[in-house]
Amino acid sequence: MMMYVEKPRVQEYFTFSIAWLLSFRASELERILSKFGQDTRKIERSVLIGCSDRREAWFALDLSLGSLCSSDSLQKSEMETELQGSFIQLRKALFQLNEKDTSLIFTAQALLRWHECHQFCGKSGQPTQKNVAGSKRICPSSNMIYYPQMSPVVITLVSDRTRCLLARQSSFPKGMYSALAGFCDVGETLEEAVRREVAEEVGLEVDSLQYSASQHWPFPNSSLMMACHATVGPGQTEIHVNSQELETAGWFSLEEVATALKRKGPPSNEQDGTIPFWLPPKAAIAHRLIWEWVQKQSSSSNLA
Ligand SMILES: NC(=O)C1=CN([C@@H]2O[C@H](COP(=O)(O)OP(=O)(O)OC[C@H]3O[C@@H](n4cnc5c(N)ncnc54)[C@H](O)[C@@H]3O)[C@@H](O)[C@H]2O)C=CC1
Ligand SMILES: [Mg+2]
Repeated sequence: MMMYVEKPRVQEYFTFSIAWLLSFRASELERILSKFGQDTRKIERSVLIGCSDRREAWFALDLSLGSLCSSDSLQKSEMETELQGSFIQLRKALFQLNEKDTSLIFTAQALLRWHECHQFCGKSGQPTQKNVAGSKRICPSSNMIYYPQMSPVVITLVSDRTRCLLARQSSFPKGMYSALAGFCDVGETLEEAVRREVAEEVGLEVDSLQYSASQHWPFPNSSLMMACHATVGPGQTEIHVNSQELETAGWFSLEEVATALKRKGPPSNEQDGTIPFWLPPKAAIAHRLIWEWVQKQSSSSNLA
């Protein structure tokens, strides 16, 4: 994936799992595509992801250089030399990117992935065509119009008023804990989805809930994450972890969570080989929920 602009400006280049930030313009992109044996008409597949304060349009392009990551490591290193940058995994890049670049990359990742997976009309089976901006695909045969999709997801930080509940999925990086998340079912409200997900994943009944904020999240596909704080009733704190969904879950004190928030990214192993628990990067809305909880608990314990 590559992002380019009409005038020199920061640009992004990454495959689905790899990120590379660099600067160059469209004509330079054509030269690079040619140099690496790619069809320059590929530029037409780019999608509009935003614009600068000076109203320069920013586009993202999928170079389909997946092979660069595995079999053709020589070409990958040549590309790194040519562009004077280096590849890193997109999820790892979240620890380094600022808010604005994160938002651009998330939009690019989600839009390009959606176009890649919607090449054909579900009604006629014929190829669909992208509009110039990449905001939709049209089937000339059936006249169906397809718009990029987002799945609604709820993410909830449950508290018993003194501790908060954090959980791990087996797919998470080692030692990382987060809030409970889950896709909304068709027909559900946000509130119903929160109550169902909390009950399904840890067997707790939500007493009250409060909306916090939302975020677009491009992994594995486009989701609209809606973040809430929830509390459970007094004495209703016994957790029953659904082992099909979670590896583990537990209650954590303010002190433990505040210490973990200070860790920037995966910490190194303790002397006994264990990894101290750590939390998602700032770019993830889970981080914001946890930070908000720490602020609220700290101010109420200062008042007490
Ligand atoms: N930005 C953030 O701070 C965080 C984001 N997340 C994201 O939240 C999302 C949901 O969390 P999970 O616990 O995995 O969800 P989940 O608890 O609903 O379980 C995932 C399962 O739901 C099913 N499912 C139902 N509808 C689906 C849909 N539209 N797309 C994909 N699977 C669907 C699939 O069987 C899937 O395996 C994930 O994509 C994850 O990346 C999770 C934690 C933190
Ligand atoms: Mg879940």
